[in-house]
Amino acid sequence: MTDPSTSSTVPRLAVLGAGVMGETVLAGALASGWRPADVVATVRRAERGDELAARHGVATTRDNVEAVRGAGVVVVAVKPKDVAALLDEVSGAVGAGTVVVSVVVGLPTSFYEERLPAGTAVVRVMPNTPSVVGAGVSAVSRGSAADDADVALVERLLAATGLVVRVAEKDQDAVGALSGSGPAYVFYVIDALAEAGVLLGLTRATALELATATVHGAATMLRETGEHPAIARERVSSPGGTTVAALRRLDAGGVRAAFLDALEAARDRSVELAAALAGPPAPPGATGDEARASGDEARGTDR
Ligand SMILES: NC(=O)C1=CN([C@@H]2O[C@H](COP(=O)(O)OP(=O)(O)OC[C@H]3O[C@@H](n4cnc5c(N)ncnc54)[C@H](OP(=O)(O)O)[C@@H]3O)[C@@H](O)[C@H]2O)C=CC1
Ligand SMILES: O=C(O)[C@@H]1CCC=N1
Repeated sequence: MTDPSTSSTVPRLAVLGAGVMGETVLAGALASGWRPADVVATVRRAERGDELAARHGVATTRDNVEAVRGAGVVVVAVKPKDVAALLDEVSGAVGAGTVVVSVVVGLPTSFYEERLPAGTAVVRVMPNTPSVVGAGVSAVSRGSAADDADVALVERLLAATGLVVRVAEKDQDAVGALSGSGPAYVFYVIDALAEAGVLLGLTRATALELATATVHGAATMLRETGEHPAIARERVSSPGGTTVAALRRLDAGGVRAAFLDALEAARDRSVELAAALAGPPAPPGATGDEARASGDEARGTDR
């Protein structure tokens, strides 16, 4: 039998919920060798479908079941609160041998396995948005029925999006807090640096260009030299100079502790989202709306 992770042909791909992350995975698949004709994306709004079709040349539909039928890889990219209803809807169309990929924060592979046909291979991925420019990082872990070939297929799907690492599933909440949400922290830092440059009299355009290039350069330097960031920081800090005067203020402002608190908060939110949605699958016959309503009640939030 052909191993789909290495075959020159690729299994048909269905991306369910092509929002920010779904589109990123879809674009990555196209860059990794999937042809537009091999890909279908599902949407809730027709205009979003038109946008994706125009941008990527893929088929789009509002019918998740139709998209899943015949797909060899199904990527679930809706928000956590929408996953249970979506799985209830498509479960009957998931074929033997189909690999189901979740990019959803918080939800464990067991959540999918409980709602899909027995033996369905589930692979959990935590990607991040720089994947859209091939500079992302995705952490991959397998469910109980996924084998090496399934994981290799998912790695192939993500190959053009950047770095792909394998992690134990127990670490995925921490990974989501660090690299999943991480681009937002870095954008926040770049924005703050640029604003500080404006305070010092630079034009906004110059300040933003300098801030962005500095973060890019510093990260590239660490990647290429393998140097520890603390050592790299010391080498910028001349004795009695300007940098150490600035770093003292960052320490006084509790910036390092704020990062530790921030990542704990993101990790805790991931655990909380999954706990609120945990529980037995909806009984057969329950409508998607009923399943959604019970999830919304459990959560008490719109996430
Ligand atoms: N954004 C990020 O940086 C990251 C996100 N993720 C995960 O990716 C998932 C999606 O997040 P994100 O892309 O940011 O959110 P988006 O809201 O951009 O994407 C979700 C999309 O799913 C669509 N959708 C919802 N329900 C259905 C349905 N039943 N059928 C078809 N489409 C549906 C929504 O449609 P509509 O537009 O009409 O609401 C929306 O376009 C989340 O689970 C998140 O945890 C993971 C890592 C990083
Ligand atoms: O904010 C979120 O919930 C998603 C998951 C990781 C990044 N964005």
